[in-house]
Amino acid sequence: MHADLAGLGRRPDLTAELDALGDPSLTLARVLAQHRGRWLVATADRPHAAPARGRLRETPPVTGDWVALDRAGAIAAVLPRRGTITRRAAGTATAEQVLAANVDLALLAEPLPAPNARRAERFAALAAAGGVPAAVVLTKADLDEDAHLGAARLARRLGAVDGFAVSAPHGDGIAPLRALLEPGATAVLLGPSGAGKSTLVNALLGSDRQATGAVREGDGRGRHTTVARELIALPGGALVIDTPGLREVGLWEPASFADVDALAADCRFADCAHAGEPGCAVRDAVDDDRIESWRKLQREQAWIDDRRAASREREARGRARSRATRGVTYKRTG
Ligand SMILES: Nc1nc2c(ncn2[C@@H]2O[C@H](COP(=O)(O)OP(=O)(O)OP(=O)(O)O)[C@@H](O)[C@H]2O)c(=O)[nH]1
Ligand SMILES: [Zn+2]
Repeated sequence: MHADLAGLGRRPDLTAELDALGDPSLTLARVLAQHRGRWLVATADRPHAAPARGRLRETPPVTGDWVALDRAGAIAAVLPRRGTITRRAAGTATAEQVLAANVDLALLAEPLPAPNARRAERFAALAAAGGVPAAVVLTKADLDEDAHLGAARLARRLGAVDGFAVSAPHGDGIAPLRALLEPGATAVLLGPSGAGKSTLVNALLGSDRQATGAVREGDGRGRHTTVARELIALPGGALVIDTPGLREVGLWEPASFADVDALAADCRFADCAHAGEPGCAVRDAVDDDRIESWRKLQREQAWIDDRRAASREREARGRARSRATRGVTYKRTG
């Protein structure tokens, strides 16, 4: 990792991409937050609020992006992303909005004593669609005696890498979660309002509150704006994204593709992927981007269906096992 950018997270080798832009004066930076058409970017110097060049209007930088800054300190290019969290706006042609980029792990936060498994499943599917593995974090563990069991069970159901139960004010469960957050890794918190995400971030920060500080920046006209950091550096070297944009209700609402579904009834093949099959009724009538969004939703839905089937199978196996055990008992007593 580039020494100048230590503490900004593990980053892929972007030298080739930076060189390909053909301007040796460009420097690498990471986006810490977005705020009203400006981006808080961290460079070798202290963070500053940067504008983005006009050509980036179509694909604006987001929190977690690696970007190239020009000599004036403006964002000239967004470098290729790995691991994204993307929201689909229902029913629109420009259906997608990337909310966080270069994410290594999604923390699915649900509050005890009544975590919403279906909501967690939607968030897990969003993460999976962006190539991001997920871990379950049940918060407010002090409100449920079986917290750890519940976390393990939900993690299994969602195919998550791990399940934790944490009680932030008491510090319970924080250490094992910290151990999962490898130095240089970027995690994102996904969960409903009130789940205790901010409280959890503070617990992970411990006494090292400096990293959460808002940054005051002049905008050149004497006015000062305060930009809260959304990409937060933790003491162990991991980073965590806790953005307001990710909290909005509707993040997990499936998009409607009524138009695609109606046209698809006329495709020659019932399982047409609208990717160039003969007799496709969708491909010529619908925008490519929209078909791609439709495809992504299919992938998400397939992922959820797989998980449901796997969990039903596990339950059935469990029932069969307990029947078998009972059978043995009957034989003995009978
Ligand atoms: N009992 C208990 N309460 C908690 C715990 N963690 C957070 N809370 C409470 O839950 C409420 C919501 O916590 P926040 O951290 O603001 O939740 P959030 O997910 O950041 O919510 P938004 O900012 O609305 O997205 C607060 O009143 C916290 O004090 C916990 O471990 N146990
Ligand atoms: Zn088709």
